[in-house]
Amino acid sequence: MTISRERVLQELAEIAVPGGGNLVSQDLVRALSVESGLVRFVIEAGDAATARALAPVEAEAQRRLSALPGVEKVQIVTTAPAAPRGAPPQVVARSGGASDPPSLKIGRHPTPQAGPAPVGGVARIVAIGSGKGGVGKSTLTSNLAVALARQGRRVGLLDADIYGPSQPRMLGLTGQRPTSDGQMIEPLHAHGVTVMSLGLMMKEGEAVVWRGPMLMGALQQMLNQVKWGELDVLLVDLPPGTGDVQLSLCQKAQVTGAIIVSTPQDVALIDARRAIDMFDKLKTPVLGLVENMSTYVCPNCGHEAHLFGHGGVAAEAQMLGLPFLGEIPLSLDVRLAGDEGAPIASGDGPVAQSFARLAARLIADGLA
Ligand SMILES: Nc1ncnc2c1ncn2[C@@H]1O[C@H](COP(=O)(O)OP(=O)(O)OP(=O)(O)O)[C@@H](O)[C@H]1O
Repeated sequence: MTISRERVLQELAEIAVPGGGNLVSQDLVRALSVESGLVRFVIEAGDAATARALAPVEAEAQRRLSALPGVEKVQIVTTAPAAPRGAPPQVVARSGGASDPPSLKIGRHPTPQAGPAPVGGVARIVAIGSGKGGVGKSTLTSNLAVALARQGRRVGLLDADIYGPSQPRMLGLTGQRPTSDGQMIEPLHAHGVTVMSLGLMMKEGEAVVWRGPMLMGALQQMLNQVKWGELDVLLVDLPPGTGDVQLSLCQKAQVTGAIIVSTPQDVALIDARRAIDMFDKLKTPVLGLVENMSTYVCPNCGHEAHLFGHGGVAAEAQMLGLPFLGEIPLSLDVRLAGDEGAPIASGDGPVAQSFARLAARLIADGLA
């Protein structure tokens, strides 16, 4: 027997909270997820003191839900935003190790919206996806952004990879925080690119409990409450796979299309096919495929090797009738540059040229 979401909410509505009402009537439950006996949610308090006062409520919810038939495990996290609700706008230092997220309350319920909407000032939104993790999607996004900026395009990069936000590190923004006046977020800037990362708005460890509506609300805020300015293209670095973020983005924003990154191995390609299917279902055009970690050129002897095979992505693109947009070689320098926060595309070597070619192709195709 499995438990339903409605039954969980019914139980939570029985639990009184200090000050009157119950967990549900006071709208304290966020990101409720009920999946095969595992119940997870966040109790979101207005401030830290209220969160502490809610400890017995959390314990009672834990006890009551655990006792319900069909519930195997209950995970509850009680959180409070950085600033109390209704507090005057608070500006967080732009840099210098500020560790708290900006004061804008993020992860609210989504605002009703008729359908996918454009983002003011942003001409195109291009999602960068992959079926499988670790194929170099974030590396490609940061380098492509830099390559496009070097070719005179006005580029934004939204890091929506909530489970492993890596753009701040790859772009040399570690330790910096965006600022907020409580209404709008001032994004960061690096290598000619306007940058915002969902990860920078969250407290550590928060992403794991985020689900459906909460993610959708947060993504909506990233699109509409960030001062992106006038952009030719906004690149969105998606988490790997086919989940809530992909769904939310395509439902809420008018996405021009998606680029799928894959390595040439069969397993990566199978996952890439799944990602393509998902975008098809969401009616988001797939703009083409890119092969990453294609060829390895030995820095000592110049010998070319194909560690993960070669040409698999081009063949797959042809089979699916999709454009093959380009290939990026496997090179230790790509990783080192990413780790140092100076994307390789900001230099002049052969890999930078691969990214420049990819950027030029997108511009020529009217996609950036
Ligand atoms: N062309 C390349 N040559 C060498 N190393 C690369 C290349 N592309 C990516 N990498 C390295 O591979 C690792 C994974 O890359 P990256 O984080 O971009 O992948 P991802 O697909 O975004 O992963 P995740 O699933 O974590 O989102 C990183 O250490 C990165 O530096």
